[in-house]
Amino acid sequence: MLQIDGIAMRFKEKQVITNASLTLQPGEVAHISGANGSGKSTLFKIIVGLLVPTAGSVVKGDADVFGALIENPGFFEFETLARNLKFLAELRGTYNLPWVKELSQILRLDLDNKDKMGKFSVGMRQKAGIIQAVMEDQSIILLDEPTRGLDEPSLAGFSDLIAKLADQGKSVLIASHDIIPSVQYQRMYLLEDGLLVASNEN
Ligand SMILES: Nc1ncnc2c1ncn2[C@@H]1O[C@H](COP(=O)(O)OP(=O)(O)OP(=O)(O)O)[C@@H](O)[C@H]1O
Repeated sequence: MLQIDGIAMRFKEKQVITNASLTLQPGEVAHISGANGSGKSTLFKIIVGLLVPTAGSVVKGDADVFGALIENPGFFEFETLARNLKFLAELRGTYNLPWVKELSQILRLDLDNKDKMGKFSVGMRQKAGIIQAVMEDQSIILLDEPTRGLDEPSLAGFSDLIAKLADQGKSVLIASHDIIPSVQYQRMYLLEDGLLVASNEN
């Protein structure tokens, strides 16, 4: 469960977010749309604790763990995909190879690719970023522009993955300019002029 209440954020004299509140239950998938610079990434950074808001609160369940893809995910550029994912998950002792293999198949990313990640395309990196956000059984998943650079078959895989995560009881929050077709959202929000408002575009 995720509950954010009355979030406001100001950078010096620039008020980016005035009031953002939302609640996300287990198994719920929500979407936040908003123009470039409307504050979507800022809100995600506040939710995961990378930024401290000017006002408001973020509450999650004690057992909840965040998984996030925000802006450009960091990887060891001179290592392969498989070694990067293994290293990241082993930091917390959560490496689950069968699940990582399944995720790679769903998103059409070759886990056996011997290239260093520095050579990966935008879409390939994005897929790797999605995998790291969900591979450790994280219960609250935040994906910022997750489909950037994904081709059509991979987009279909992405929506299958979101449905699977929801079935597993994960809470998923996706931010993007456009609504990603074929993903089933329970809640839709628009971040505009600093306010997060429920929208009914779906
Ligand atoms: N650390 C920071 N210091 C000052 N201003 C910032 C900082 N981070 C973000 N901003 C400003 O906050 C506003 C919102 O940025 P943010 O990246 O959250 O928007 P966004 O909705 O994610 O945009 P996009 O769709 O282009 O990714 C922008 O005007 C940005 O310049």
